[in-house]
Amino acid sequence: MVIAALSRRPGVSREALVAMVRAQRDSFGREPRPQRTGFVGSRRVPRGARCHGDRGLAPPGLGSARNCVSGRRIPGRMRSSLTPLGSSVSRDRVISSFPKWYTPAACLQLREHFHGQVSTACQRGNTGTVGLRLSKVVVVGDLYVGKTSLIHRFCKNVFDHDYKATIGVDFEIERFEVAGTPFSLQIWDTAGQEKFKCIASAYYRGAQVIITAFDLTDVQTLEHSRQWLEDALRENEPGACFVFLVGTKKDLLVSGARRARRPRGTRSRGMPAGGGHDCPLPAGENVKAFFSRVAALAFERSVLQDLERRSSSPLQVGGGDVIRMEGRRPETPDSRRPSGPSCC
Ligand SMILES: Nc1nc2c(ncn2[C@@H]2O[C@H](COP(=O)(O)OP(=O)(O)OP(=O)(O)O)[C@@H](O)[C@H]2O)c(=O)[nH]1
Repeated sequence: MVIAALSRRPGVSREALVAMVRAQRDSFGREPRPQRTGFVGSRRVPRGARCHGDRGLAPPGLGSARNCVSGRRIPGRMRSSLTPLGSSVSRDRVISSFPKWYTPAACLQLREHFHGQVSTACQRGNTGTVGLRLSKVVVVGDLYVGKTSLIHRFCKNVFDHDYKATIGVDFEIERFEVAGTPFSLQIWDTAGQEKFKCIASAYYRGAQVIITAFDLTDVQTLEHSRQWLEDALRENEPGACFVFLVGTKKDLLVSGARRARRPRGTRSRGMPAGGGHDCPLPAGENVKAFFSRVAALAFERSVLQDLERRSSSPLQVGGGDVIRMEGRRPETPDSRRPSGPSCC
């Protein structure tokens, strides 16, 4: 049904779509299917959370004009999830050299270049299905630390002073071109509120990258980040995820502005209610560089995994290999007839 719906998209071949659906399905691992009701995994709603259950929802990135989890209308977004098959990405999503770390003191990967095998594979266009897949990035952390703002700053280049709590989960798909190869990140925004944690944690599985966000003006959110990270790691294979710790709201430190007031009725695991709402618009400093590095690391690992999988695969269909069929052929009416001289 999904494929039928997709194949109505003009200019995209059915085979390419089938390959993409398979690649997406693989990349989602065993995570639960997105719900059709908004309460389980709906988008951020203003205080007093409304249910979006009446909205029609579709699987992620599969041609619908709505984000599957949120039910929110996002005209350009869904189109972008399919474009690895065709058009180019915007110039600021092109990554040709390995993006540098933020600070070497807090960095586990100090390499400055792509892995040799990855560079070679990219030069030869031998990156397998990496260009069709989505790498999953999960952003976790206490409520109100700025997870959604971080994602929206990068994906939409917007900043919203109004706090709207994330209910369950939401996601954005961001396309890149890394070393000449199309590549997409699926960035999952999770709810920081305790009552939604069980919903959000169902989406941790299959993450390639875990971003733990904390508020630089609230040390308790940093203390809690260890627990957030452990919870996310528990749902994934050991060593399978890149891990990042991101401090938000630096502008409040710099400007000395008072912390924004947390909405009434939300209980934080670490944030006491602050003073007035007096924050300067954050400049989004380092956000693009950060996500570029996330994309480059995720891409590199995806290519290496793809190369490894293909080299260990016994059968290579389409690469000139012969598949030998062992054993007797099943009997058919034709095969029961006496065989005379024939050519083939
Ligand atoms: N001044 C300033 N405010 C920020 C920054 N990042 C986020 N905020 C504000 O902090 C509040 C919370 O931000 P969100 O992005 O909604 O927080 P969240 O972590 O997604 O919250 P939950 O969805 O409840 O988990 C909002 O009012 C934002 O405008 C920042 O870098 N600087």
